[in-house]
Amino acid sequence: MSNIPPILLIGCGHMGKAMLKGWIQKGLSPSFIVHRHEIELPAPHKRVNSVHDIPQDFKPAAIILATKPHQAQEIIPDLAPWSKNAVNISVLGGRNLTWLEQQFGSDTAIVRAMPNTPSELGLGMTSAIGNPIVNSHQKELTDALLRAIGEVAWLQSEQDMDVATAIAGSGPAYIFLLAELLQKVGEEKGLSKELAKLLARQTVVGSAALLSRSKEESEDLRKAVATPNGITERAVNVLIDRKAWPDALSKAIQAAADRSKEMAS
Ligand SMILES: NC(=O)C1=CN([C@@H]2O[C@H](COP(=O)(O)OP(=O)(O)OC[C@H]3O[C@@H](n4cnc5c(N)ncnc54)[C@H](OP(=O)(O)O)[C@@H]3O)[C@@H](O)[C@H]2O)C=CC1
Ligand SMILES: O=C(O)[C@@H]1CCC=N1
Repeated sequence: MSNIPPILLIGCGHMGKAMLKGWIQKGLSPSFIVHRHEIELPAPHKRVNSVHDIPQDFKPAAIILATKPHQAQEIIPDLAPWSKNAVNISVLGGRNLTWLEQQFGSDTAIVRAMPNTPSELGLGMTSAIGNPIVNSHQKELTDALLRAIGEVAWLQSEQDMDVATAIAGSGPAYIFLLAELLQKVGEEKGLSKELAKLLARQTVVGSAALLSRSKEESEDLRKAVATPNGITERAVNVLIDRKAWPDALSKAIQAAADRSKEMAS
């Protein structure tokens, strides 16, 4: 997509800004951003403080709603002059299509999307599902916008969104936690903070890059490191024990998916 029709972005915090940066990097720029704080971005954009400052004659083809879930309910009714003729893309955690239709109206085109922060680099992963009002043109526009900042998975069933959120929406936090813990353990085992940080960060970065460029399964890449009866195998045997990472990750994903479900409305 070399150009985009008028787009309205509501809320430019961690997720909204990551998407905006991803679009700007691709040469796409939303027409209006509603955000109540000054933001520095490397490209020209029109920012207004409030929904009430959006010109009435502005006709966005898509509205991206990226406030915190609890902040959205107040804003949505005020979006009525623009939302009826646009595809409304919500990235609100948990809030389901039923809830969104209750707020926007069931005659409004709505896509429930769950991106993640690597979108900032065009390396995002977004799961998405639309309501029946979304027409093919609006689905194409949504797909193009989301694909500009990474991969897109259109879900067949909305039920999958909670686990998709737990794996990919929240997922970057687990990877950063891994980097954090590798550094911490390195320090505990006597490495300087500087060395432990370098080793941990560059290992996560390099492994992710290798995974992204390789056609091999992640399991095979893992096995390529672990020489039989060698050094890595000892550590992998500890981690792969059912009671270690498999159980911990399964519990963590379930906890996040349960929370997503709780936040449906
Ligand atoms: N962070 C992430 O990795 C991901 C987040 N999400 C979802 O994205 C949404 C945003 O999350 P996140 O970016 O982390 O949260 P943030 O709090 O960082 O961003 C939300 C922003 O919206 C602004 N905002 C809220 N109400 C208004 C308003 N009426 N007018 C103008 N600006 C407003 C907030 O301003 P103020 O600070 O003044 O309240 C804030 O800056 C959430 O619904 C979350 O579930 C989805 C995927 C991943
Ligand atoms: O933690 C949250 O609620 C949001 C949704 C997924 C990532 N951040």
